[in-house]
Amino acid sequence: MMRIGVIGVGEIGRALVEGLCNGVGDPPEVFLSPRGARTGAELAERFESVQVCADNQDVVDRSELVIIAVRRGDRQEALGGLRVGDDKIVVNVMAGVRNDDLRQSLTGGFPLVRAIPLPAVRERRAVTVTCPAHPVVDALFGQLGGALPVTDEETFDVFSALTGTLTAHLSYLVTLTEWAARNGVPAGDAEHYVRGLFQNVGRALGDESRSLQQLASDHETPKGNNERIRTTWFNEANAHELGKALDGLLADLR
Ligand SMILES: NC(=O)C1=CN([C@@H]2O[C@H](COP(=O)(O)OP(=O)(O)OC[C@H]3O[C@@H](n4cnc5c(N)ncnc54)[C@H](OP(=O)(O)O)[C@@H]3O)[C@@H](O)[C@H]2O)C=CC1
Repeated sequence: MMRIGVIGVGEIGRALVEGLCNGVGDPPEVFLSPRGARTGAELAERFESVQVCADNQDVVDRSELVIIAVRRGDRQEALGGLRVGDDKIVVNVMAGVRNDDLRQSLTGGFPLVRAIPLPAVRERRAVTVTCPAHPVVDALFGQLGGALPVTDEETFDVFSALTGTLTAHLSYLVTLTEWAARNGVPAGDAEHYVRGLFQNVGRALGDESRSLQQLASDHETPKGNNERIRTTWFNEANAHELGKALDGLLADLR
């Protein structure tokens, strides 16, 4: 097991550490940056293999693989002046920061891999897109739910855009429960029911022997209620608008 450093111990840094250590028999040694002090202290208290370092250079020096998980605007302050040996591996999880940009803040010829870990790495249930492929980094994310390496950042950006659709999906579920409440269903019952409905759909998604198209038609009776809502609400114009919103996001990511 390698020594892993995390610079930026916020929401995603914490999820990564929990995924690597929680309930793991032989967890890696993890070295945390001192900022995000409360989260760092809590993780160090919870997991014996985790410790908080004196500064960001100390994180780099003690680690074989360093994950950069600060907010994009904090990267100069967090990384400026850091010396990274060529024997280290650096993983860049900052949204919107290309590997070439990051190379300007960190000098050295070390391998640099971009990744999109999602909070479900905490439960080791997220597939993480990486760019470019690297055997050590892909094995690390393999332990956290799976790695999906891509060869170029153009493709990586398309996956990044897809991650921007999660809260729209959740807001869709909120809209459904609010509609039910407006029609006399107690709000708690509506939410409980909608959660159950879509948890079952989520489980069905795990069955990759059926295509998404196939799953959709398996859930639909010809001329039935699902077909009615799909064709009257999620019609071609609506699908086109979603595509346009994604195109706009992708253009900004590039
Ligand atoms: N949240 C998510 O689901 C995902 C986030 N990301 C990316 O990960 C990065 C972090 O996101 P997220 O965890 O949500 O953000 P948070 O704001 O939760 O965490 C950022 C952390 O960075 C710390 N920090 C700020 N400056 C420094 C510094 N100079 N040295 C060390 N640490 C510093 C902050 O400390 P302090 O609290 O003291 O300010 C904070 O703990 C972002 O670039 C984001 O794009 C990528 C994939 C998913």
